[in-house]
Amino acid sequence: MADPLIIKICGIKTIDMLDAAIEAGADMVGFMHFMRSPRHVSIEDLALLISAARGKVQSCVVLVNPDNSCVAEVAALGPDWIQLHGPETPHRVEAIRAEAGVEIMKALPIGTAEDVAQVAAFAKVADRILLDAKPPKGADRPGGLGESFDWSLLKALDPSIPFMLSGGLKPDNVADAIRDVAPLGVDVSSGVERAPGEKDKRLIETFIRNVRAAS
Ligand SMILES: O=C(O)c1ccccc1NCC(=O)[C@H](O)[C@H](O)COP(=O)(O)O
Repeated sequence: MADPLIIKICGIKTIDMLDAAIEAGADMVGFMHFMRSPRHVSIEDLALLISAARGKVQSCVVLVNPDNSCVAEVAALGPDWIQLHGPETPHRVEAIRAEAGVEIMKALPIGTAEDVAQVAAFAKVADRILLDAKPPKGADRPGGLGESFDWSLLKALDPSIPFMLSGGLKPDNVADAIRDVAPLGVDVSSGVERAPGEKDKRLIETFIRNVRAAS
């Protein structure tokens, strides 16, 4: 039997929602550390959330083009993963991975065939790849926008590269995504919120139930 899909609930800000995601059966949770995000959490709150997650669910801190001091400060909190969600190059991903000493997930924006062609270079240096929608021009952040992308572009991806899928996933479309794309896992933020940054326990439960039913 195939391994169960990895489910990541991203943009958790509170212990209550962390507990709700764990109870509903999430495998990973994401904590944003990026000031322009409606899901931003401070270093102090990151410390509390990471320690509450330890041993119960994999924790992942999402950073956007971090400098070395930010990487060191976050890595010292002991998350399982750091997700790089900015314009980091393969060389920079490799350097951060060496510096942080935690697993690195590299998020890549997909909007064209050229974007798909870039994935292989990152797969060599990151522990995991997350494919997300390319933000529209002028967007104030590179992720968490609730927009999906044309999944058929992924037909051109080397099938030996495992990846997680994100971008506009929600309870109603996640089964189609799993069927069409066959990802290693799925990641959701806006699709389990009642307003930007406000997670909804029921939507988290429904999302996870629908993933499990489809896989
Ligand atoms: O969530 C944010 O606000 C965010 C801001 C800047 C960089 C990344 C961000 N989110 C990272 C994620 O992993 C999201 O889950 C992913 O982009 C999918 O988001 P959504 O389309 O809202 O489900």
